Amino acid sequence: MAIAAVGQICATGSITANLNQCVRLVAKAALGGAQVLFLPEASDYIAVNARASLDLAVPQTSSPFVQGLRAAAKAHSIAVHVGIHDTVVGQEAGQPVDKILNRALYINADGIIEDAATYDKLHVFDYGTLRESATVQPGTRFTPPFDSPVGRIGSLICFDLRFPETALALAQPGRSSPWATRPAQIITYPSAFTLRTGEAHWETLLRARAIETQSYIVAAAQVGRHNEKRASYGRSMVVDPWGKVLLCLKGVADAEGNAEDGAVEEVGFVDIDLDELERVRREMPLQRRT
Ligand SMILES: O=C(O)CNC(=O)[C@H](CS)NC(=O)CCC(=O)C(=O)O
Repeated sequence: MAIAAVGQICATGSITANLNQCVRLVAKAALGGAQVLFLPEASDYIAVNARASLDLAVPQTSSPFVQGLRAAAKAHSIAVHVGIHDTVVGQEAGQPVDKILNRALYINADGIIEDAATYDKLHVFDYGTLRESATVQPGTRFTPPFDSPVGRIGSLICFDLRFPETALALAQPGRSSPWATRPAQIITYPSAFTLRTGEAHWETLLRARAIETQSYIVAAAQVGRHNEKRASYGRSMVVDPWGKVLLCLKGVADAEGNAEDGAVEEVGFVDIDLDELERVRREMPLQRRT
């Protein structure tokens, strides 16, 4: 058994304030004995509009948010999985950024970014007033499942949750998959779900992905009011390979998006039991025939 931690925050346009929230959660997660902390999508910032989101973006290699989180991971000797933004390369120096990547990073307990574990969100979310396609260039490939102290992780992000074939490709790969013998044991969905879609779909989708992939689903989410235009549903969740909800953090309490009990920064802990996962997969084999 190994302990994983899930951190929930409310990011704003202040990268420093967001980093401070995350660093406090790193310390708490380590103190609680976790070996990996999972943080939400867009932990570096959530901006008020598309222009502001592009203006806040910096290259990953020079991001103070990423540097700060790496230092915290190293200081507390805990791995951190986190959602950030990166700028799209190939632009002339001095030009404004015109596209960004919605990225998940894995920082190991030495504070090193494992490049082979970096994932760029494949599906961008256009719904209502949210037009992610205006700023985010979709990723183009899966990131093969990678090892961590709590199990092999398959990274997806938020809206990817609605595309079950992506989770299946990582956790129940067919025989011709490059990772056929190294399937994901944990699928992670760092998220910032809307209030409306969260209420209707969040738990059901997460539990469905757990049941059909026979995997742990770890979904660290943003919660509460980010700015006057935007709030997130919260209820960061961990589901076990049998579909049982092991952990659910606080959520929003009203239609304005205020967090329950004013809680906007929270960490929860779960035991990841890979023997249990192997038992579920052994007892009900879901070999793919198509
Ligand atoms: O804007 C940023 O910087 C970070 N990105 C997000 O918050 C993204 C795109 S707007 N949110 C989602 O994908 C929510 C999906 C969702 O709510 C659903 O599928 O129902």
